[in-house]
Amino acid sequence: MAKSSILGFPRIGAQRELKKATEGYWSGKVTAESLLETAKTIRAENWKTQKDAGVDIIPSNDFSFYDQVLDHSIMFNVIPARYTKFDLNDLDLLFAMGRGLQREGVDVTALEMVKWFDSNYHYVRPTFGKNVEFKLNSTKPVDEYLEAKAQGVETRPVIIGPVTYLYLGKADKDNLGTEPISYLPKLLPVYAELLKKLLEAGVTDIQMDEPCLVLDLPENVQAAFKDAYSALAQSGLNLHLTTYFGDIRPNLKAVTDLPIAGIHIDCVRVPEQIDEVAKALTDSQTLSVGVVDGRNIWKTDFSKAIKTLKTAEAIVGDRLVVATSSSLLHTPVTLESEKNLKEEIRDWFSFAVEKATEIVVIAKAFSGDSSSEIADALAANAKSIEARSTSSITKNPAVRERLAKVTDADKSRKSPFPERLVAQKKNLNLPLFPTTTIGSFPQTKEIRVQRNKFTKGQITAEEYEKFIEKEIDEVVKFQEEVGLDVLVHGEPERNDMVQYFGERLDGFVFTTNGWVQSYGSRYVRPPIIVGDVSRPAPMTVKESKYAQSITKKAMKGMLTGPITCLRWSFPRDDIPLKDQSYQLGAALRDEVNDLEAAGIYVIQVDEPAIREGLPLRAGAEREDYVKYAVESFRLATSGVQDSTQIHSHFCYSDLDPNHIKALDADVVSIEFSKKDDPKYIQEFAEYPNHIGLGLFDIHSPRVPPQSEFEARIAEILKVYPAEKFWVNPDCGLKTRQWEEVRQQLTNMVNAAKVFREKYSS
Ligand code: MET
Ligand SMILES: [Zn+2]
Repeated sequence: MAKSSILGFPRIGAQRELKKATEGYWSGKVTAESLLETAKTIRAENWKTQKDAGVDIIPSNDFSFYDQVLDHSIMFNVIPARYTKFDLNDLDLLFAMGRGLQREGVDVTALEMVKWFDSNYHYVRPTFGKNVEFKLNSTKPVDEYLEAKAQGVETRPVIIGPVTYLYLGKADKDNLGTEPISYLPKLLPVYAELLKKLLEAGVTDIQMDEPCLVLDLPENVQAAFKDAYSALAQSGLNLHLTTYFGDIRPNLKAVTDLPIAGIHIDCVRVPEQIDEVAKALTDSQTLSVGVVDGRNIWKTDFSKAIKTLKTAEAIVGDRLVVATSSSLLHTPVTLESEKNLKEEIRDWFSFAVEKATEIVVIAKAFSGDSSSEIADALAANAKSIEARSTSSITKNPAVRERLAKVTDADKSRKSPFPERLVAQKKNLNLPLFPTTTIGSFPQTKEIRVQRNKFTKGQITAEEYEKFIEKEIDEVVKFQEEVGLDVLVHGEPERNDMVQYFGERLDGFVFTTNGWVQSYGSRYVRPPIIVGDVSRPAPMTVKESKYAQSITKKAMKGMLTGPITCLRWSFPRDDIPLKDQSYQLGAALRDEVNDLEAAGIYVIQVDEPAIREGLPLRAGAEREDYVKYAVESFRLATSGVQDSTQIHSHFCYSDLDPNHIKALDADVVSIEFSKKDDPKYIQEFAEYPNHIGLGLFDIHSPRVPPQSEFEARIAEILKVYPAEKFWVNPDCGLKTRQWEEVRQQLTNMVNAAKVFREKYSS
């Protein structure tokens, strides 16, 4: 009988209990004791759910108060000295490293936080200071193993493998030039100590997460696997090397013939890797085949999963484990609380709790269980999969027809940039060093209160609209006072930059409780794309048009781009991402054209997620992504006249200037205030169109003095031509306070004026 295995379970609690407890602790309303108790309850609940479902291999040490990578750093004493000097208790140390801490006598910033592979989860980057001294600081995996055992649940502890741990880290400021992987010999004895403790506690098997195997790895990192696992195998424990989110074939050599018990691969993402990986195993190693998607919310197609398993079985025989593709951390907890979804659609979904049952049914069915219970489950699954594939909700013939007719000309502006620029200058009449913002202005409590009232039906649509107009009035007046050149309406009507559009497009649905951890206590509730996407009616024209009607200055229309809408939602798995991206591009094209028709001649299409969508490895898949990401953007923005100016905006990550160039936007703004690598500035200096390099950090309440803005502009101007220079912040201002924004923007605008003067005389 093939065993069923789950690689990790969401830890936020079915009702976001962890968020409430953690944030309560931060604000002093919840005691440490009560926070620990909440955590314990969540863990117990998770183990029970999986055990009751009949899962054979249940994980432990998948819980974290903030981030599992951060826990690991603390456990092995990878704690930069700036955090240890305050003598903080365990919880406070953890949170100080994760999110910074400012209170009497203590002022430390957080460690860097980065995206976990290509997911929307963020981890706290291991940061190795000059004096790092590895030692076993805590026994969290042992404690949680024993905790489960006391509850009658035998678990398999999840531990981040040494190679991935080091490879994902970086050297601290005082230690630049050190490659973290060089710490391997010093780190391994501490792993050995931990494994020994686990063995003593009764553990037999460990899940060793080594997802870095799906990346393009340098030679020395590949070579590290042999050293690492030869040493760790001495522990006497069965080590299960676990990978996810991609293809390990290019690194297969590195893990062949290691003294490990087995390998896990993600066969939802890359089923094609089964053959090669299975053949590379020794006669005693198991193959754990991930067939239940840990990254999306669709019900697993049982018959397809079983077929995949059969392919593996043909090579490895009964040395096969049936698993989730990755940890279920990336899916919401349970469908149980979704009362508002249409029953027909709800039947297509499966969240973590439901996936636990799926994995068991698949393992049993695959192993030939012919009980009526399993037969019924298979039949119900087949029916649901069939219903979705034939449902009219998923298909819109008009959308498909339209996309089939898209030509290259539709993805290309009428004239090249230099000609457009002439037309735009005439149309917009902007000064040198034009100033603008990225879209949102402070989302005040008042805005949230009114939005809530409106959603709950406590105020009418007219009342809400009046309120939004009043907000727009204030934002416009404010920008005129400050002296900005291209104004925005401030986005007061938007709860979230993707959800707002999802709610206005056909093809999306929303959950009421489908929260997924993004980082720390920040959870997101991604919209779900269930069908072909189209735009039944204008989405933003009313607000933009109103805003333009009350000012003589240019008003910038503000949209979220196709890739960002796609990446920050749960996408469909029944048609390629590429098709969904083009559908979004086409829907947005209608909006862009309608904005132009309504007299909006500057239109910004934000694509902050464009970088994170980049496939993890270089090669054909990545090239294909770049192509459709670029083309979808161009499809959205190429319907306008030369004289209409298209802006785009990017933040969050290092961009490849070549990808940005291919979008052919007239003006792009990028997050830039924290970048000080002259090479990076240089790369963007070669960007042919106009560009606004973000001049202040919108995450900080700090107000840079005018002189600082001037110094920064002067520095950029050393390599950057004045006639291409836009002046703007890093990103939207929605998380800031009004008073901060007033001072920040005033200083920014005044600095721009200084240069305008200089360059026009
Ligand atoms: C994460 S990018 C945000 C862009 C959006 N227009 C805003 O200003 O909030
Ligand atoms: Zn941004």
